[in-house]
Amino acid sequence: MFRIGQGFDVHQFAEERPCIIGGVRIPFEKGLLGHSDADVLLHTIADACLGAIGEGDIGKHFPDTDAAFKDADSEKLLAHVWEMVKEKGYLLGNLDCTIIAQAPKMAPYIDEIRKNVSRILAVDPSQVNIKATTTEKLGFTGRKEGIASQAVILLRNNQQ
Ligand SMILES: Nc1ccn([C@@H]2O[C@H](COP(=O)(O)O)[C@@H](O)[C@H]2O)c(=O)n1
Ligand SMILES: C[C@@]1(CO)OP(=O)(O)OP(=O)(O)OC[C@H]1O
Repeated sequence: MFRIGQGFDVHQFAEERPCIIGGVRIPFEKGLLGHSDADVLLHTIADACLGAIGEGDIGKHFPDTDAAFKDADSEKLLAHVWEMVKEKGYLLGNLDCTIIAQAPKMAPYIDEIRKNVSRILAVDPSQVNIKATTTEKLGFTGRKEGIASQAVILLRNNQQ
């Protein structure tokens, strides 16, 4: 049996915050604002996983009103979600992600992010694709007010 999930997340830029995307710290003049470390890509992937297994979203499992998740390491949140996926008997088919950002330039970090996401999920990097696009200076991403991210995931049942 196959299950598909999609995720979408946005975090705004803020001064004096780290810019962590896919668990990789990106050198940039601003960082991303959030209750956690605001890793927009890992949140997107977690939401895609939760969608695929019919378990709601990241805010349901890690509320931003809970002090336990203040400055949370999003790698740990995704790892927890991935355990839920595996407990339900699913394996990764493939994961495809798009980072939507006018800046920073993501190309130099894409391989590292791909490896890092593959490590967190304990899958082969060939099962994970990470890409980036600008919005041609249009909209909030185009004005460099924040970053958006999208992901689609395909899971397959490990019994078949
Ligand atoms: N933050 C970004 C955005 C885009 N890229 C790379 O540039 C290519 C062209 O972007 P367009 O928005 O003009 O399609 C894109 O395919 C990415 O490879 C990037 O590295 N960082
Ligand atoms: C991850 C959580 C929890 O720390 O906080 P944020 O960093 O604000 O991220 P968001 O994408 O709004 O999702 C859910 C939150 O509950």
